[in-house]
Amino acid sequence: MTAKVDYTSTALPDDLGAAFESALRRLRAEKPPVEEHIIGGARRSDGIVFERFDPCHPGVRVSAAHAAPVALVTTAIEQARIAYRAWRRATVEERCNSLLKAADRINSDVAELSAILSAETGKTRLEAIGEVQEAADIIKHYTRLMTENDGYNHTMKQSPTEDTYDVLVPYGVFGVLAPFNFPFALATGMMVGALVAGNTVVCKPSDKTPRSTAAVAAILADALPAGVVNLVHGGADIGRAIVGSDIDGIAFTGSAEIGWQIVAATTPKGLPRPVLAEMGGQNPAVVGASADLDAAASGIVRSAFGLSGQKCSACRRVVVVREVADKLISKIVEKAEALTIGDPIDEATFMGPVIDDSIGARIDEALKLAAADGQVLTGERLDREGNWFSPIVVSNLPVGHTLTRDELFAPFLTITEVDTFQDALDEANDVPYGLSAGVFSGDQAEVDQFVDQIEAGVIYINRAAGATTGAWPGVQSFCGWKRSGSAGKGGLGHWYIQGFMREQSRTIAKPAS
Ligand SMILES: NC(=O)c1ccc[n+]([C@@H]2O[C@H](COP(=O)([O-])OP(=O)(O)OC[C@H]3O[C@@H](n4cnc5c(N)ncnc54)[C@H](O)[C@@H]3O)[C@@H](O)[C@H]2O)c1
Ligand SMILES: N[C@@H](CCC=O)C(=O)O
Repeated sequence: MTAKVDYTSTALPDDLGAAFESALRRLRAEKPPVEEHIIGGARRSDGIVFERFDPCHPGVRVSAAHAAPVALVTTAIEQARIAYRAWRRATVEERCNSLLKAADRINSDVAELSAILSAETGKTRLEAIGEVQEAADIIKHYTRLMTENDGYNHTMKQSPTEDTYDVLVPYGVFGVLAPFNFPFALATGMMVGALVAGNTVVCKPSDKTPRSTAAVAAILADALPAGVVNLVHGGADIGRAIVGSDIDGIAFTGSAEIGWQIVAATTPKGLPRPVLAEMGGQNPAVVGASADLDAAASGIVRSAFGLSGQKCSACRRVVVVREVADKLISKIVEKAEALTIGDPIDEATFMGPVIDDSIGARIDEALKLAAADGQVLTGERLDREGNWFSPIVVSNLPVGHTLTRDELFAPFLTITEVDTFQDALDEANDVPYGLSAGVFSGDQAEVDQFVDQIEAGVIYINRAAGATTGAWPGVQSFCGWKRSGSAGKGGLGHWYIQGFMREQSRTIAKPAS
């Protein structure tokens, strides 16, 4: 049994740290396997090979996979449909027992799995181990919900002549499109949400992180009957082929730009289908005059720069009342400058590089824009091979500036000063996104005002461990409002798995006596 690490942890047990380091060293030294597709229980190697390099050491190849020909999507969906016939009839207990075996496998292999994640993404050991353990907890949480709710089979009001049952039943085959930043836990969450409900899946990893998502897909595929979990590697073309097929539902986690295109797409027959899309955010921390500024600065810096700002929940904007702005800014800058930037192999590292050149180039442009239109208080590109930045903090941008409105997905924090707490809430809400938000205030009336008015699905009050980040399965739910989510219910929470099922009312007339 491995000690539990979550996204608020600040230290690891020594043995786990040592096991992670040795696994990461070994992975970097070895030639990585070429990841295969999993179709109907068989491994297949159709398509040319693409490679991925360690963001910390751009010369080191850490993964490779076959990019599927588009036709393989049709085969994968066919196999998933065949497997669906039996999987939907498996009892809730059978489904949950098989899934829980996968959770045990994940828990018994934390060091190796987190090293794979770290090598592909540049995640620190705490973030990588936390993500692997989150995946195991997701499985436990969703299976518990399914069991406690008796498979969502509800007896309705009975009458002398009829019995009626209101049941939730699976849709069929779900396409699962995973992002690069939490390629293990979020692929797990979407797949297990679909599977526990009785659907089968065709999963496509991000082509930035094929190995991490393949690792969990293989564990699930091996624990479940052949064809229940299918995996097809590739880029946007494979994602588009899944969306353009007659698949019965889609679970997507990624950017709002792509997610809303997928929500708008219908099947080739013109039919709608469920699209559970969880997307980006432009998450604010609101700071009032009576706030504990040390706690606020800690929570903000942790959430803004953890995983180099590449979390959907990252704190991207501070909105602070002018009265305490100078004091807060100097604390944020001091804490940001004290963060250790480096390789996850070093225990002290808080923040690594960003994943690739595309995000690196975006940050270079944003830094130029910030210097032209506002003031860069701290942060710059570092002179190292790859895409390394020190934490960037920017102030004095005009109200409504694009850098305060659009998700950059980077270690980049803006600070906006306002006159009153109400102004702070108005500014916090003045974005098209509504994922996470935090408040720091010693005044209960302000906290109540924040809770009443803030437009976000995940909110935190006076949380020094993370102003906007760190949701955990069964502890927080994770629902995006506005452009951040399409389903009105989020992963990790109480109402998520119902999204993978549709309702049927079954009335059975009693024989006349
Ligand atoms: N709300 C959440 O729970 C959550 C969690 C993690 C990440 N995110 C968001 O994800 C984004 C970062 O991830 P990303 O860069 O991998 O996202 P992305 O949108 O670029 O890609 C997500 C997935 O969609 C695929 N894809 C790309 N174009 C497609 C298309 N046209 N049709 C179908 N599939 C397509 C990708 O290959 C990948 O598998 C950020 O915006 C972040 O905020 C949201
Ligand atoms: N669950 C993570 C965010 C995942 C998105 O990228 C958190 O709450 O910080």
